[in-house]
Amino acid sequence: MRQRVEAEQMTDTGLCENGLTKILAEVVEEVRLSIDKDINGTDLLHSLLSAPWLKSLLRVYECLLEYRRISPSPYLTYASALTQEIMGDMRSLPNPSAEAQELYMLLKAPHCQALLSAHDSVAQKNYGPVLPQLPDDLPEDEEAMRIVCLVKNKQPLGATIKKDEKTGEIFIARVIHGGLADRSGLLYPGDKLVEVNGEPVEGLEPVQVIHILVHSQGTILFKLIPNSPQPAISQSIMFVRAMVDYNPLQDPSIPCADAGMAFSKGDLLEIVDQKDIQWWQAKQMPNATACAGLIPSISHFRSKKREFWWSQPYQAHTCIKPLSAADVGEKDGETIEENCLEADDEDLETEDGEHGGHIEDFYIAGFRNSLRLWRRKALIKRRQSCHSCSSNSCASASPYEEVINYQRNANEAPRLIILTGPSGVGINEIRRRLVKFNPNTFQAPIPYTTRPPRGTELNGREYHFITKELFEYLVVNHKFIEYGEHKGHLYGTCYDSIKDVLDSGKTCIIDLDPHCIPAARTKILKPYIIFVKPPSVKRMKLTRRDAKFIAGSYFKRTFRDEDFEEIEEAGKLMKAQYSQFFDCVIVNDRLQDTCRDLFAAIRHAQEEPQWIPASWISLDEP
Ligand SMILES: Nc1ncnc2c1ncn2[C@@H]1O[C@H](COP(=O)(O)OP(=O)(O)OP(=O)(O)O)[C@@H](O)[C@H]1O
Repeated sequence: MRQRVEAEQMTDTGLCENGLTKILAEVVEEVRLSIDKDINGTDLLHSLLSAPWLKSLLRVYECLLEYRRISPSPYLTYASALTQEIMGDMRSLPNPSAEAQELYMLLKAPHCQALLSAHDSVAQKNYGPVLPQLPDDLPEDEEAMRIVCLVKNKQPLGATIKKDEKTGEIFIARVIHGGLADRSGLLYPGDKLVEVNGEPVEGLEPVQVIHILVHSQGTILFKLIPNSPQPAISQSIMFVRAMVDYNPLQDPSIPCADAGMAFSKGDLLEIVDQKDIQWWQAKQMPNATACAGLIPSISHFRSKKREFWWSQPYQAHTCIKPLSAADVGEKDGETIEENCLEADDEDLETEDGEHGGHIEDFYIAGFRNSLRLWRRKALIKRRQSCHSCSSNSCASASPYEEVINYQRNANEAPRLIILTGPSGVGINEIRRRLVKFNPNTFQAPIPYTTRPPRGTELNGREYHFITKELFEYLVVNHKFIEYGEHKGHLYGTCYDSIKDVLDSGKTCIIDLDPHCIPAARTKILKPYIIFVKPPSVKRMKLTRRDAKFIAGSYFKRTFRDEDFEEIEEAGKLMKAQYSQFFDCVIVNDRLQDTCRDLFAAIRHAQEEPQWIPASWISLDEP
C-alpha cells in the first residue's frame, strides 16, 4: 500500500488523471482488507481516511490543481455596470414576472453589489490606490513631498504634532509604538506637515490641525515633507514594575494627555521606547494593547519630584526605631474593659498550645506573641511620629523597578513567603494552620530573644536565647529583618534563621510589618509577598463573631464592630502605601478558602515563572 501511495505522489500527471478521490478509495479499500487481517490500529486509520472532511479537502485540492492548469479569466470586466443596466431594464418593464422581480431583489442586495464590485476590481487588476496627478510645472528646488493615505478605522492616529514657535511650521512630534501611524511605517517624527485632507496647515495652531484629524472620516491624506532619515537606534525592551501611581490627565507637563497612559503602583509595564529622554512609551502587561502610551521617564519623574500630580515612591521611614527601655511597661492608653481577658505574652504563647508545640516529630516554633505585641506598640508609636517623615526623602527612590521573568530552578532554595496585612486580619491564624498541616513543607524561622528560657523551653527550639550584647551586635550588623523590645527583653527575626529554613529545602513563611518589606527584598531571600486583605466589615462580623484577638498591647478579647472598621481602614491604607510590593492579594474571608488560596499561591510562587526585580538576578553582591 505504502509503495503505491509514494508512486502516486511522485507523478503529478498521474495525480490529475486518476484523481485523488480514486486514490483515496483505493487506500480505504486496502485498509479495509487490513482490518479483515486483524492488523492493530487499522480501525483508526480507516475511520480517518473515510472522514468526509478529508474527502472534501482532497476535492478542493484536485480543483486547485485543475485551475492551476487552466488559469480562469473573467468573462467581463464590468459586471457591476452590466447589473445596473439589467436592473434599469427591469424597472422599465410594465408587468415584470415573479422571476424578474426576484432577480431584481437579488441584484439589488448590498452583498451582491459588493461581490460584483470586487469581481470588477480583480478583473481590471485595479489593486493600487489612485494617486493625484503630479503637476508638470514643479520647480527644480521643490522639496520632495510624500503623500500618505491612512485609513482611520475608528482608532486614534497614534502620533502627536508640535509647532516650531519660530517658523510656525507643524511637525510630527512623536509616533506612538504600535499605533496606526507606526504600523503604516509612513509617518516619522520630524516630518513637516504641509496639508491634511487637502487643507494647508501653514499658519494653523496644532489644536486646529487636530480638529481636522478628529473630524476626518475614513481616510486621512497627509502631504508632508519627510524628515531626513534618522540613524536607527536599536531599542531594547525593558519590563518594569510601577512604584508610583500616575495619571496623565492630572499631569500638566505631558505633551499630549490623550496619548498618556495611567498606571497604578504594582502594575507591570513593558517599556517599548526610550528614545525621548523625557517621555517613554509603554504598554500595560499582561494584556498589552497594540498601541503604547506615554509615561514619564525616570529622569522626568525625578525632575518633577516636588510636584504632587504623581504619588511619591515609597521610601522607608527614617523615624522608625525599636522602643527604648523607657517605653518598657508603658501603658499605651487603652482602657481595660470589664469583660476584657487580660493576658501577658506568656499566657498568649502557651494558650491552647496554638503558638508552638509538637506535631509528631515536629516542634512548631516561631509563633510566639512577643514580637506581635511589640509590633502593636511600635505601630501606635509610628502613627504618632510618622508626620515627621519628610516627603523630600523620596528624591532617591525610583518610580520604576526593572523586573525580569524568573523561573526558580528545582535545585535553588525556595523563595521566602512573606504574609503582611492589617493587625487582626488573621495572618497568624492562617500561617499557623499552613505550618501545622504541612510541617514537611513549611516552617517558620526560630526567633532570637534576650529573655531567659522558661519552663521546658530549649535553646534553638522556641527561641535562640542570646545575651543582650550579642543581640545588639547583631542589630548593628543588620542581621535582623525585624526586631523590637517587649517587657524589657529584645526579640527579633534574624536573616540567618530564615536562611536556615530555606537551606533545608522547606518554604520559610513569616509575617512581617509592611514597613520592613523593603529590607526583606534581597536577592538571597527572593521574597514572594502576599497581602492578606480583610473581607467587608459585614463579612468579618459574620465570620469572626466568637474569635478573639490581641487588642491593645496586652489584652485578648472578642472583636467589636469598631475593630472590624479599623481593620478595614488599616487594610486600605496599607494597600495604598505598599501595593507596589505585593505579588499576590488574598482575601481572608472563610478560613478554609483562605488556606486553600494561600497554599495555591505559594505553590505558584515556587513553581511558576514570576516577575522579580532584575537586581535579584544580577551578578553583583546582594
Ligand atoms: N477567616 C477567619 N474566620 C474566622 N476567624 C478568623 C479568621 N481569620 C482569623 N480569625 C480569628 O481572628 C482572630 C485574630 O486572628 P490572628 O491572631 O491570626 O490575627 P493577626 O492578623 O495575626 O493579628 P495580630 O498580628 O495583631 O496578632 C483569631 O482568633 C483567629 O482565629
